[in-house]
Amino acid sequence: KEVETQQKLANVVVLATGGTIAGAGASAANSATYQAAKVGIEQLIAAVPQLSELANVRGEQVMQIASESITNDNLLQLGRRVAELADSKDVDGIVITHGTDTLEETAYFLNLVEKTDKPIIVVGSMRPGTAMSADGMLNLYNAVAVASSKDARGKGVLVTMNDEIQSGRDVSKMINIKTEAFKSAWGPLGMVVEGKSYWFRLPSKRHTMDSEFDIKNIQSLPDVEIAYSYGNVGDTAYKALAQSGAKAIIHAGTGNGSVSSRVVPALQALRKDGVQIIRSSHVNAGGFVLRNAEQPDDKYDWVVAHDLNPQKARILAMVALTKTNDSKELQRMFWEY
Ligand SMILES: NC(=O)C[C@H](N)C(=O)O
Repeated sequence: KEVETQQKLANVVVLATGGTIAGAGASAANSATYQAAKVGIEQLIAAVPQLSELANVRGEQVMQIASESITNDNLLQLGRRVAELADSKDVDGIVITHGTDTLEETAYFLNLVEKTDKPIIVVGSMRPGTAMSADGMLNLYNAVAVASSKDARGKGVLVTMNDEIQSGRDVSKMINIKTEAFKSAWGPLGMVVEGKSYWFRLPSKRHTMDSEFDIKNIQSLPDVEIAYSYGNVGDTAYKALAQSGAKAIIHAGTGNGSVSSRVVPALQALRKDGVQIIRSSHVNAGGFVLRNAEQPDDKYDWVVAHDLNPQKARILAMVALTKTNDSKELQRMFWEY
């Protein structure tokens, strides 16, 4: 009987990378003071015995870090392991446990470069497992539930936090002190309740199977950096980033990706020197940058990041630059992905 149930259940691999979901604090009252990336994957899986009712689950510790310290090499390492597993006949779905600080970047990266329609779910928690009302167990349970469901196939990389199923492209950490931390300007794709998924909408941007990018063809990622804008900003950071070798600079602009008159000449000059200038917005609830509105992008040969926040724009720019350095092509990619 047991063998029969195992055969019916999906095979899900949980790739652990660290974060608060693997965090531990000194007391149950420590919801915010703790060390991230302490608990190993076997212990995380063992803490939720109900996972075995959803899927045949096995874990792999890919790395053990707090996600603010993730590097491009870490992204590539994780991306390659996901691709290997996705190619394997006995894997039906993949879950990645991840710190929440850069979870949205990793989820978007995988969404761009994994050529599979198998569910890939990225999940984290806002409280360590040692805290009262820790959210990691349920988030992980929900991630495995979605990863083992046939309905989740072909929907791109997904994020399950706070009972919602979000698109890895759209979702962003909006607040760092609530368990309701992850939001998308365009709303969640669905809900997961007691292990069952309920879907409401589909992503319309290109992803995974429909993407022109493939992790198997990416050897390294180019240097793309972000400069933040605010009142009284100067051009020092932009120039320094270019000097240190940035191939593209994401302008984390105010409002509609607007650029201070004190910064415009430097960005014009950097573009002439071959650096790609990509205008994004750091507006909290979701920026939306329009081409040629705040700045004459056609004239300056700049790119706009559409609705991608600066950190997501950095991910797409790195991946796009592995294929082209043509600003028109980059702009097409920013509209399509
Ligand atoms: N909630 C978290 O996971 C935050 C942690 N600093 C991390 O990203 O690893």
